[in-house]
Amino acid sequence: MPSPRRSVEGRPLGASASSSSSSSPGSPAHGGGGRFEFQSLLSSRAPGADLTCARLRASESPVHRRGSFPLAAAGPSQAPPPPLPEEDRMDLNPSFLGIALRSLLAIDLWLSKKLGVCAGESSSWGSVRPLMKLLEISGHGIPWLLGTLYCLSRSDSWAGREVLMNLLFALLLDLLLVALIKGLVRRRRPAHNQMDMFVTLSVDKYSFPSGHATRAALVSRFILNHLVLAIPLRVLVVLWALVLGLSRVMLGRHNVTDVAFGFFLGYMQYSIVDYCWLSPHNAPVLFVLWNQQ
Ligand SMILES: CC(C)=CCC/C(C)=C/COP(=O)(O)O
Repeated sequence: MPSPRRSVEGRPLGASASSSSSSSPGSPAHGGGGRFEFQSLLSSRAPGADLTCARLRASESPVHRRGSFPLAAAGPSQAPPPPLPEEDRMDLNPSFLGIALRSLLAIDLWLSKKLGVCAGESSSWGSVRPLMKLLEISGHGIPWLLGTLYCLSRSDSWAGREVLMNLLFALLLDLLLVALIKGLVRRRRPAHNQMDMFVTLSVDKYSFPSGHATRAALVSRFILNHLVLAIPLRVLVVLWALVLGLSRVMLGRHNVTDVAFGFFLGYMQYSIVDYCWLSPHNAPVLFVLWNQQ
């Protein structure tokens, strides 16, 4: 007795698994090498109809369409249909990564909404909103750019100028990278956000990543590495960065993942700045030009 799992005449496994004694591989009732499932569905019909129906069913079947059984229902003279691309199969078999990302996104939206307690004056923590907006200005690009330029103009030592020149480079790099990613990702800000921010660029209608979070991570790492500060002040710098990040979600400006990625990006940006550190040796033009002003 033939086993359903055995291959016959080089056909796919299961192709000869009919209980009917009249069925042989390649015969109409067998469906020309079709699957066992098609065969058992059609075994009571006339042989000619069986072949037609088997072809129809096989071509309509989503399983067949996905290319899992390329030889199903193909007649002896018919070439097997080409297997469909791998990505087509992913609709039916969502990857672990896809499920994980969707779940993360759902948790992100839920948590961000829960934490958006200062999103409006009437929100549960609405009275803290002015304080959060003050924090927002402390991490805004304009005060940091103007402050750095002012200190550069007042600096009278080469070492000080070198550090400030690199801080300026870091701030500009940050603005550029954040604008680029925001423009590419185009993730909308949370629905509960009120767009009442102090001076924004056009890409700032998008939320991923948080520019305040990147700046907070970048600047605090920069300060910790290039300023000699007492421990309490170093702790304060780290706290400022963390609270600034949290305030973005509390104000309803961002989702949690915007801020988390912002911290990561800002941290990495500092590594880039450190790697490309500008000095009078590798960028003499910059320093000479600045000196002439
Ligand atoms: C106009 C300049 C020089 C910078 C814009 C700074 C800004 C408004 C960033 C947006 O931050 P979030 O992405 O955290 O909302």
